[in-house]
Amino acid sequence: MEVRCRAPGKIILAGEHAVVHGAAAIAASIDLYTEVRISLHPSGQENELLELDLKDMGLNLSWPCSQLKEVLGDCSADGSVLVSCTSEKLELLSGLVAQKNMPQENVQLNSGLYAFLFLYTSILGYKPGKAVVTSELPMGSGLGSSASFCVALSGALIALSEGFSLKTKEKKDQFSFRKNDLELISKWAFEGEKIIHGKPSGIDNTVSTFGNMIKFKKELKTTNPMMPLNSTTPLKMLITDTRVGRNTKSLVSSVSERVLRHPDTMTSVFNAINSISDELALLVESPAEYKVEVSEKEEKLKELMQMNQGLLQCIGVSHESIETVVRTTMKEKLVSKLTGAGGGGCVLTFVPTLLSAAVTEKVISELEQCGFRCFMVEVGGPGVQVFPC
Ligand SMILES: Nc1ncnc2c1ncn2[C@@H]1O[C@H](COP(=O)(O)OP(=O)(O)O)[C@@H](O)[C@H]1O
Ligand SMILES: C[C@@](O)(CCOP(=O)(O)O)CC(=O)O
Ligand SMILES: [Mg+2]
Repeated sequence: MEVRCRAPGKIILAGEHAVVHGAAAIAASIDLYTEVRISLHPSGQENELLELDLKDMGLNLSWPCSQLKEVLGDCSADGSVLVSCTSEKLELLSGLVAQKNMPQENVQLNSGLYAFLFLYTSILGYKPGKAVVTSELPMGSGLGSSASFCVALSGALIALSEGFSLKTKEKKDQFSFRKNDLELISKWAFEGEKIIHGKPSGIDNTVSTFGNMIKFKKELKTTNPMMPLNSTTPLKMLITDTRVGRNTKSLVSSVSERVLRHPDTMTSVFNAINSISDELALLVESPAEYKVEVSEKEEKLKELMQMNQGLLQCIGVSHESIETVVRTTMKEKLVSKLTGAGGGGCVLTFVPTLLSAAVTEKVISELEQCGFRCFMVEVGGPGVQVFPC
C-alpha cells in the first residue's frame, strides 16, 4: 500500500506572534509544497524497518520496528484517537534520534524527526514502511515548512490508517479527503507542530490543511478558531528570503518572556495587531470592481502591513536583514513586512496591480545584491491533497 500526500506552505498577512496570545491573524496558503510518500511493507518479515528518506537533505534514516516497540512500548495506533506527546515520550524519541549520530549541521532537524516518529507510531503503530519527503519550502524561514511537513505526513498516515474511509483505490477520482478527515489531519499536525514549536497557535497547520485564506483566532474552545475568507482580488506577493536562519520555537518563547516583563504594554500591542487583522479581513473580502477602488484598497492594505511590521519590531522579532528589505523596497514606495516568526527568514512585499515590471525587476535586483533570494508566490491555493500511487 502506498500513498502520496502534499500540503502547502503559507504566508501570514497579519497577526503572527499575537495569534499565539489570542489575537486574530490572517494567513493564506502559497503554491510551494511539502510532499510525503509512504509505502507500507508487508508485516511478519524478519528485520522489519521504519525508514525515512529526507531527499532534499540526502539523509536516510531507519529504525528496526522491534526496537521502536521495545523503546516506546505498546501504543493504541489508532488514527482516530488523538494523543499528545508527553515529555517522557519526547525523551524516548530523542534517544532514538540521538543514536543516529546526525551531523552537527543537521541538528535543527531533530525536532522534525521526533515529530515524524511520534506521528507515524501514534497513527500506524510499528508497521514496517518507508516515508520519502521532499519540499519546495525553505526550512526555518517563516513559510511554514514545519506545518506543511506535519500536515503532509499526517495526511499520508491517515490515508493509510485502518479507519480511513476512502481506501477504494479503483475509484481514483474519489481518492480525496472529506471534511472530517481534514479536521483530524489538522489536529494531528498540530500535535506534531507542538513538538517542533513548543507553543503553536494552530494557524499554520490549519491553513496548510484547508488552503485558501483564513482568519484565525483562538477564542473560546467552543467556537471554531478558523474563518475562511473570500478574497475578492488576487494578491501578488514578492517573497524575499534573507537567508538568515532562525527558529520559531525560540522566537515564540522570546515574545512570551517579553509578555512576562511588560504584560500590560504587550497586551495593548496584541490588541492593536488584532484590530489590524480584523480590518484586513474586512478589506480583502470587500468588493472592488473599478481601478480606483482597487488602488484605494491596495493603499489600505499597504498601510495595514506597514503598521503590523512596526508592531512586530516593537515586540522584538524583526532583524537587521528584515529592516534592510523594508528600507530597500520603500525606495519604490513598496511596503514589506516579515512573515512567520521573524528574526530573519522571509519578508513579504506587496506588489500592487499597476506596478510596472521594470520597477519590480529593479527592486528584486537590489535585494539580490544584498545576498537575498527573491521569488513570487501564488496566494490562496488548495490545502492538503492525497494521491494514490
Ligand atoms: N521537510 C522536512 N523534513 C523534516 N523536518 C522538517 C521539514 N520541514 C520542516 N521541518 C522541521 O521544522 C523545522 C523548521 O520549523 P520552524 O522553525 O517552525 O520554521 P518554518 O516552519 O517557518 O519553516 C525544521 O528545523 C525541522 O525540524
Ligand atoms: C510566530 C507564529 O505566529 C507563526 C510561525 O510561523 P513559522 O513557523 O515561522 O512559519 C507562531 C504560531 O502562530 O504558531
Ligand atoms: Mg513553523
